[in-house]
Amino acid sequence: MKDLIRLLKPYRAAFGMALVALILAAVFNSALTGLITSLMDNVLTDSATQVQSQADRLFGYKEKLQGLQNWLNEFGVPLEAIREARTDALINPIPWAVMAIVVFCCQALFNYIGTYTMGKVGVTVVVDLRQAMIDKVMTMSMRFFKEYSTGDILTRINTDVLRIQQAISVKFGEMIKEAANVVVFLFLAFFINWKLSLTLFVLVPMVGLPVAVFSRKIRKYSRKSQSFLSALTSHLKEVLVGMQIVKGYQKESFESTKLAQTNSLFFKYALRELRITAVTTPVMGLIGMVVVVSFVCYGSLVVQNGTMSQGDFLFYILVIYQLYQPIKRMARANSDIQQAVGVLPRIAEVMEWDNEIREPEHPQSMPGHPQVENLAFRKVRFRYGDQPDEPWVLDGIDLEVGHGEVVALVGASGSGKSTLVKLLPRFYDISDGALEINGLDIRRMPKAELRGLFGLVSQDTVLFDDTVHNNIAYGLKDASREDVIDAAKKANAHEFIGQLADGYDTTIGESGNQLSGGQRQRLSIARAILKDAPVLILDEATSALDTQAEREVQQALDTLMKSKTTLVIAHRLSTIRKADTILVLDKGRIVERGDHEALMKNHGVYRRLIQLQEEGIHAL
Ligand SMILES: Nc1ncnc2c1ncn2[C@@H]1O[C@H](COP(=O)(O)OP(=O)(O)OP(=O)(O)O)[C@@H](O)[C@H]1O
Repeated sequence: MKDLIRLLKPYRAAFGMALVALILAAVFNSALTGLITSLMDNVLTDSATQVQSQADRLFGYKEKLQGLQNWLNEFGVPLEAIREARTDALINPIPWAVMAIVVFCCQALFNYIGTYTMGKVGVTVVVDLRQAMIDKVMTMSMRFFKEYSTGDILTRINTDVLRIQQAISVKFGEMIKEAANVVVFLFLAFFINWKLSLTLFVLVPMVGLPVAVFSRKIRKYSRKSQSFLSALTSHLKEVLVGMQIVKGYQKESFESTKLAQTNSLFFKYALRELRITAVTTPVMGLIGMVVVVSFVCYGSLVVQNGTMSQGDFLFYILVIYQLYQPIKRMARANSDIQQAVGVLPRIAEVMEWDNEIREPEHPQSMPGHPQVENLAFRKVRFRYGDQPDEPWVLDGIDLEVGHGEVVALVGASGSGKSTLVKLLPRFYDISDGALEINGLDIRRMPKAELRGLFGLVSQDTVLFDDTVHNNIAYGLKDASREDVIDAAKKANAHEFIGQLADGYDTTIGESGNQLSGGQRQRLSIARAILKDAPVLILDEATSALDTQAEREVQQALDTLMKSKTTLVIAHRLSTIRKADTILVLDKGRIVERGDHEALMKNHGVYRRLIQLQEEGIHAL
């Protein structure tokens, strides 16, 4: 609860205003109830009965008001004369009507101000919280995305945050309104009989006990159901993205069954949550009933010994009942608030995640920026986890790459090629050794400057559901249409873009699914050409394109690599042959290095890999 209230801190002025408005609305609401009860006595009656009933009420509380009457008599106020004089007067309903309208308008106005302001605070908290989560997720290291699935992250940012909005916008307001009602009726109860009301105070904590137990359970089940919802979203997203494979392998019912299992686990915990929520109200009702029944027994005693009149006691019971209604509503609102409190740890987990790829405390600009003269791995070791018994994925990598050099990385699957290039833009930090550019350790450079040095072309082309222009100019705000067209021409993409319905303004669908594989690759190459970064990291696609598409992509890549320092994870013999240096990786170590001719003479791993490839077996 404290955490939920902490979220409101920046909006305390608006929240305070909403609270005051809601309390005033509750006060006017009870005044309205009072006015309606006085309708019978003061409006829908004749003058004599009205005065009689007023007088009865006034003089009825003899003990309480005796002092006031004496005091008024002493000052010569003719109470009895007033009583007589008004007996013949006609009833004028206008003052009551005006009063009723004024009170109602005040109640409605404060209700509007309170509800709207509280709702606005809720929406603002949620929008800010969601944005803070999005901003945080954007800065997360790749380790975070390995640990949390996409669906889980999406559920936390969307569904979990929505529960908080509901709690703040609606339920907090309800709580406050009902609390104000409780205060008003408590005051009345004390006014009528303070001794009896004190007894009530002893009994009220009895109500709090089950509320605390239920709250804990609701929080627990709410957390569980949300985590299964996350798993469901995550799995569903995978299935939707991979629908072609699911259909191709006829796995629709298999996936449906798997999804149904998670769905039923969600159902199980959502149902438990619902059961506890549903049981809260009757249990509270029962406790309320026990309280009322105890009062009746006690009342029987006080009426018999003459401490209270029957009428007073009945009125008191009514007040207590009125007191119990808002408490019941508060219990219901509390259930919803507890559900929101239940998801808070899931949000906190994201917000408090420690990003291990840190910005240096005293960043240093790279000497000679943006020219990359030298890129060096010095005894680099790396593993994904930090357990001491985990094997090294890269072990003792020593490598120097000069300006304009092309280095091809080859090796069996899982030998560490992709991992090696991921260390350069600090997607992961090395575990041991040093990684330098122009002699400066990359961990001392500002992250933005470091990442600006690399152009990435990966084998799974990453495109967004946006226009061709925006996909090529991704991240470059100032790129003009001419620049984009120029890059597209160099990437052999201009021609096919011209044939699209809206040319460069065509939206290409989620992940560019309205384009062919070769077209997607050429768009991502155009993007890298436009970025014009000094170092190129290329992950050559293993999937076969037809000869024409392959030739077009290859031409685009050649243009891209011109006069650039390039590290390429190479699968095509043509690329490997052109490389200045070929590094052969095996189980995280560089086992051979040199150019094609030299390595072929070696009769080692490289020669074997090439022979396997020539035999048509995919080995690189
Ligand atoms: N995010 C990760 N978390 C944990 N281990 C990983 C992760 N990514 C890769 N690995 C492991 O690190 C090792 C090297 O993987 P890497 O992707 O660098 O190999 P690769 O040579 O690029 O393989 P391929 O040619 O098949 O892409 C593998 O054993 C792999 O299981």
